This record gives sequence, structure tokens and C-alpha cells, in this order.
Amino acid sequence: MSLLTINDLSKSYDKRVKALNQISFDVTEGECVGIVGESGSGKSTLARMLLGLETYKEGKILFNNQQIPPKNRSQVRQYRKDIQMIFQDATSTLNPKLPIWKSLIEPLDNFKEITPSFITEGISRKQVAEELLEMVGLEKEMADRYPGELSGGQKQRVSIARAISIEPSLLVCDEPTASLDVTVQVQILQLLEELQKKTNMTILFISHDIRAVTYLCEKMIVLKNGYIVDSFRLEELYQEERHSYTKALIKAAAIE
Ligand SMILES: Nc1ncnc2c1ncn2[C@@H]1O[C@H](COP(=O)(O)OP(=O)(O)OP(=O)(O)O)[C@@H](O)[C@H]1O
Repeated sequence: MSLLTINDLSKSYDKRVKALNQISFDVTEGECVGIVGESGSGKSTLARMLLGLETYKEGKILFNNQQIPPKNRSQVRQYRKDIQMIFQDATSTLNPKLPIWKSLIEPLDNFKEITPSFITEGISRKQVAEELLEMVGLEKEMADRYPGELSGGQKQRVSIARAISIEPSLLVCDEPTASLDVTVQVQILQLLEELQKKTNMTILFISHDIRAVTYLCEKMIVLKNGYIVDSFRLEELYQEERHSYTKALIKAAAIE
């Protein structure tokens, strides 16, 4: 079943800048779809539109068959739970004044009606945070630390744990590995892959890095100057019919 449908979506900031041009694609439940493109191709614009942070006049965004941004309050609340986001800069997601466990537990505090399947009944809020830390490969002793005492990779793991704590239907990752060292990038991709396999969660992975996208995603969409110039499944990556821009990205990333 299609979880997210984007139909003929366009976005203009002013008369001169058309950030997105009639883009259309579908994301099916359980899929991991990558959006790849260089700087200025419209990736962040698309991510902001998915979160309901940008208005639009042309086209449609449907999530679970409901128009985005939703119209009424209860739909907005449901939507805020169902779509979670991971950003390039994990620091901005974590309150520097709170110990990690308190930041981790925030989404669950906001959605008290949710009892995630991974939570053992009757455990304290702090123990829930510790279980979440272990799910993303961190020691539970990290719970009492502050964001300033964590490395970039550890902070990104915490922000992933926070995002998945309320079991969203869709996880949107906007350049989640862009500011990390290469070895840490691989570890974060491995973590996302592992979590996706375990939970069958749907991921939309946005990146300028075709290598990261091909590592994680089974379907890819190539954006250039706001247009979708190519879209294909991973096994079709090296086919002759790929767009010249896709071929150039593959060449530049040396993954031929
Ligand atoms: N708030 C804004 N006002 C005006 N133009 C904007 C605004 N945000 C983005 N743009 C323009 O829209 C186009 C797409 O930008 P966007 O940030 O979506 O690209 P991107 O692929 O995410 O780039 P990057 O990887 O550098 O973040 C660019 O031409 C950009 O200058």
C-alpha cells in the first residue's frame, strides 16, 4: 500500500526560483526510498514540505491518503507522530541543558497514548530511555550524560532513538550522515539498515551522496534543479538507460 504519494508537486519561493517542478513519486509501506541530488536540487524544500513547514499551491502530498499539511487538529497530531525526521545536525534536536535520557523520552511524553511494542511493561521512564539507547547500540550509562559530552555519531544515534521511540510510519532522514566522519557514516547507515530490517519501518533517505543512498535504499529518485530526472530500483543502477546525470553522480562517487 502506498504510504506517501507525491503528485505533480511544485514549489516556487518567488517568480525566479522554482525549487521543485511537478515532481511525482510513491513510497510504499516498508520501503526505503532514496532522494539524491546536488546542492540546490530541492531536497530540503521537499523535506520541509513533507513536514508541513512549507505551503504549496501546485500538486498534492498525500500521506495515508490524507492531504499534507492536514486540516484539523487531531489529524495534525496524528501526523506529527506518524512522520519523524532526522537531520544532518543532531545537536539541534537535543536540548543541551537536559541529560540524554530526558531528551530521549520527550516524544513519548508528548504522545502518552502510545505504548511502543519494545517497551517492557511497568518500567520507569528512565529505563525506557536506557532500552532506547541499547536499541541504537549505545551503552545505557549514556542516559545521564549531556549532549555536549557525546560525539557527533553518538548524538546522531540518540536522535535516531528519539525519532523511532514513538514508532512512526515514516522516518525522513535529511542528510543524516553528512557531517560525520566516513567510518561513523557507515556505522549510522548500518544502524538504519538494521532498524529497518527489524521494524520494517518506511524510510525516505535524502542525501547528496549517492554512495549512502545505494547502501541503504532499494529505490532511488534523482533530483536535479527541482526536476526528477531519473528514478529506478537499486538493481537498475548500472543500466545503460540511466540518465546522464545519474551516470555522472555514479562516476564522481567512484562506485562504478
Ligand atoms: N527560503 C527560501 N527562499 C528563497 N529561495 C529558497 C529558499 N529555500 C531554498 N531556496 C532555493 O530553492 C532551491 C532549492 O533549495 P534546497 O535548499 O531545497 O536545495 P537542497 O537540494 O536541499 O540544497 P542543499 O543540499 O545545499 O541544502 C535553491 O535554488 C535555493 O536557493
